[in-house]
Amino acid sequence: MSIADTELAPWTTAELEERLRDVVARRYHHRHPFNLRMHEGTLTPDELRRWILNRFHYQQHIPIKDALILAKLETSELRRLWIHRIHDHDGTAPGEGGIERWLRLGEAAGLERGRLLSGEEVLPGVRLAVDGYVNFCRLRPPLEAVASSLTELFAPDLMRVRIEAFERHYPWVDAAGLRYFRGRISQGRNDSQEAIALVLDWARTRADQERAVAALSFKCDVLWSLLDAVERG
Ligand SMILES: O=C(O)c1cc(C(=O)O)c2c(n1)C(=O)C(=O)c1cc(C(=O)O)[nH]c1-2
Repeated sequence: MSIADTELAPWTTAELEERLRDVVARRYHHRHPFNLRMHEGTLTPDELRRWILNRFHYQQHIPIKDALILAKLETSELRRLWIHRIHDHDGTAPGEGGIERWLRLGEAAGLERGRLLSGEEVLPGVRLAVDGYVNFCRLRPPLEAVASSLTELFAPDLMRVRIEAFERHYPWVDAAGLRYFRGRISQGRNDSQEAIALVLDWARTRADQERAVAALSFKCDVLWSLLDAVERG
């Protein structure tokens, strides 16, 4: 029987939220061995730079996937709600926004911005993981595309741990470079609150609720695969 055929009673809103949070708690990349090593302080400078360079590929594609989601939203109210994500990453003027801040993180770690912008050194597995996420948001309905962003439920906590880890273990990274992570604490909290409200509102049947949980699982796989590729180098 496919998910679409299930006629089980829907979960309550509280049950659905618990299931979504449980997926992230169990499968988010905060548990990946490479992330654990980053936070313990055992990455070499080359490994940390490899992560920054490859994660830039993910960062660059976030506003592209958000534009694909925006194009599926059918009311002004919803598009107004979503559009700030593109501004958060691209800024509203040159020299602003999350992508620029990530480039500065790279510079703070000794990576010239041209190396990040060229994309030449991006690992094949990272390209595949990021393509997988962008195409998922391109092809799936709004419920699943929005649910896949819910890994951000955990991102603010992760950012706090990461900032502390960088300050303690990687003092050779100029502190100004950490501005990206600081900004994501409130952005991630705001994004995930907006997105979970939509998912809880839209997913009324059990089949839709299961699709939302599966979308979030898929996104955890994307982030996990990205770190697998970076770890292998
Ligand atoms: O560094 C991280 O661990 C991390 C994770 C995630 C995430 O959970 O997808 C995002 C970000 N950072 C991030 O900076 C970001 O802008 C972002 C946007 C999204 C999304 O799916 O819409 N996730 C994330």
